[in-house]
Amino acid sequence: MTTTIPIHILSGFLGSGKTTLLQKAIHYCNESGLKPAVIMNEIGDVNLDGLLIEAEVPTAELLSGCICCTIRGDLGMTIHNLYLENRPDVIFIECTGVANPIEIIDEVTDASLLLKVNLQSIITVVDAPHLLELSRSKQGKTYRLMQDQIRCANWLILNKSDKITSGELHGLEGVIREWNPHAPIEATIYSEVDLSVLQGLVYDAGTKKPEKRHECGEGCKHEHDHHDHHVHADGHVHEHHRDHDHDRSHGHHHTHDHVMAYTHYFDRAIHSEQFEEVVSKLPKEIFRAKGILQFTDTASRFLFQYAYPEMQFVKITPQANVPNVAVFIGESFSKETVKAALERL
Ligand SMILES: Nc1nc2c(ncn2[C@@H]2O[C@H](COP(=O)(O)OP(=O)(O)OP(=O)(O)O)[C@@H](O)[C@H]2O)c(=O)[nH]1
Repeated sequence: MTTTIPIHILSGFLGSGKTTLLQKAIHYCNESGLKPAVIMNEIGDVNLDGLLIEAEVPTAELLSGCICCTIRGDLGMTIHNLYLENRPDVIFIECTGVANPIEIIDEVTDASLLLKVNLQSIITVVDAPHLLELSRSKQGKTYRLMQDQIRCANWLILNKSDKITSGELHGLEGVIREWNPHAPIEATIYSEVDLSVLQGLVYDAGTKKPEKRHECGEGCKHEHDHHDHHVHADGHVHEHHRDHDHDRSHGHHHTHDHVMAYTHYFDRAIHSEQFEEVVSKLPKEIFRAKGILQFTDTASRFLFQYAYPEMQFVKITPQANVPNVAVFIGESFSKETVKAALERL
């Protein structure tokens, strides 16, 4: 008898702590004798998070686009190949921070019609200080995206709780409860949770899946299904992508059209303090950056992480031959300005 392989989707805004959680989940699986496999999705064209995942773990990458729109369709195939080639006991999908999991649910549930896989959980990692900041103004695309990510979760990790007071944490839990009355909420530091809970999670798409809210640039809102299936008399299925037709007519795609990435390859080592200076002066529109860097003033290489407004450097010894590179992700920022600042280093 073949068993059904659980799929866990790790959702959450850019820099919230998904990779930190993924590392712990892989460790947990290894300790429990389960073979994990991972699908990672990045907006940029390099997967730096992949360097943080143990080399033995089968990993598939979906780069240069967001799983929920531009490379939708590839996900089903990726799940299929990963399943057949590696026969894992569990699959984790780490979405880009701007992905709307509502779109991804369709893809995963479609795959489960063909393979013995089952969407078991959508774990949304919430960046507590970031949500706190946004919940004061209660507006903006990021705020609405976080709301969607929270709404469709069946487990909520309220991370970076070291960055806010216990009163603020309590207040945030109340805000989250209004959007998602069912999912357990765990306040964490560095996504530290009891992962044995994973096995008991049950994702019930029927009751939890929120209504689709489509927003186009003109500010109109539509609630509709993504697909219309028409089964023809000869049995073949024809799909109409109403959503996309609608998008085309308005010249817009998804709510995160405005999110962009700039990837910079360094042709030489740079000075660490000068680099920090550039990063500290990045425009507020850039909310996430990461990279692998070789500095002129240190011996080892560093993994650089920036999740607005904090910067972090971790010494690394990459196994593979990786270039010195930094990826900057944000909302409608000037790539030229960032490029010029980095070239002056
Ligand atoms: N202070 C603090 N920092 C944290 C915590 N959790 C994660 N971080 C840091 O936040 C940064 C982003 O963490 P990641 O786990 O890479 O976040 P992510 O959601 O995978 O980021 P993307 O893949 O870019 O969307 C890293 O520098 C982490 O070390 C936390 O609880 N507290």
